[in-house]
Amino acid sequence: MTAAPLFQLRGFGLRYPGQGRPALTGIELDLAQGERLALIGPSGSGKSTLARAIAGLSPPASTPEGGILWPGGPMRAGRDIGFVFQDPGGSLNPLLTIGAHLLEVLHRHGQLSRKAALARAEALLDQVHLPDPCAALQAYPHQFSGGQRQRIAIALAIAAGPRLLIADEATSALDTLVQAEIVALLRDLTGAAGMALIFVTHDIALAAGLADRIAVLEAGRLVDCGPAARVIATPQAAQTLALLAAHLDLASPRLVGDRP
Ligand SMILES: Nc1ncnc2c1ncn2[C@@H]1O[C@H](COP(=O)(O)OP(=O)(O)OP(=O)(O)O)[C@@H](O)[C@H]1O
Repeated sequence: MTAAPLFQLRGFGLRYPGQGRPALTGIELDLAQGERLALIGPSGSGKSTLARAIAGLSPPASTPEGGILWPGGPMRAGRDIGFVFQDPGGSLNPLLTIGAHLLEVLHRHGQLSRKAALARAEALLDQVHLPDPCAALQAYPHQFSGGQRQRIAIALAIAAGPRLLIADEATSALDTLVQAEIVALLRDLTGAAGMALIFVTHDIALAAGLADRIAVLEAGRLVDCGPAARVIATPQAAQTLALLAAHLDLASPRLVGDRP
């Protein structure tokens, strides 16, 4: 890893109140600036718990262990860390236009004039390849498809110029084709742009097509972690093998090719 670390998890654990065993135990994980990391594992393995903990969004009653170090200074969710969830509806208010959503975020995090903020909002919709960004500013969430709503949610998540984007099952509710388009968009927006990505998924093939590194969770522990090609070619944990076996068509062409 050449770029400076964005964060370093050291012996990190987390216990939810009233739970017998911790949801996460002894996690050692670094993320470099601009790096794309896929966090994979079966349901309940702790992927969302870890993603939220990194963003500082764990429930207040939960008990963390160990630490998260931020060598470049602390990062705040919403400004330095953008979040995209499975259901884009959750981050969109049906009563507000897309423009109002974007202006709210831009005003919260910057000092732009209304005119400059509108121009920036339109540029953000263009960046996520939403058709007719100017008209979209006046439209409401229900006027868009699921995939388009997810593009809008991504525009909102990157509006403040975060250094880390966390996509938690952000493509799981979409059909395969739209899923591949959103993955391609996430890849274009991150990496070279200097924005790191944590992509949470059940799908090892999607992870392999997008991420520089793959981290595999099982029952709250990190059981395999390394460059995507290594994790796929020489899995070091039974859980990685199980995830590979669940995706039999990995030998077929990559779900996401090298699109422009
Ligand atoms: N707010 C919460 N309070 C109590 N327990 C929780 C809470 N959120 C998650 N858990 C528990 O923590 C464990 C890890 O859950 P988590 O949602 O992080 O897993 P996941 O790998 O993201 O699963 P999925 O793929 O199904 O979303 C599970 O046993 C879950 O029941």
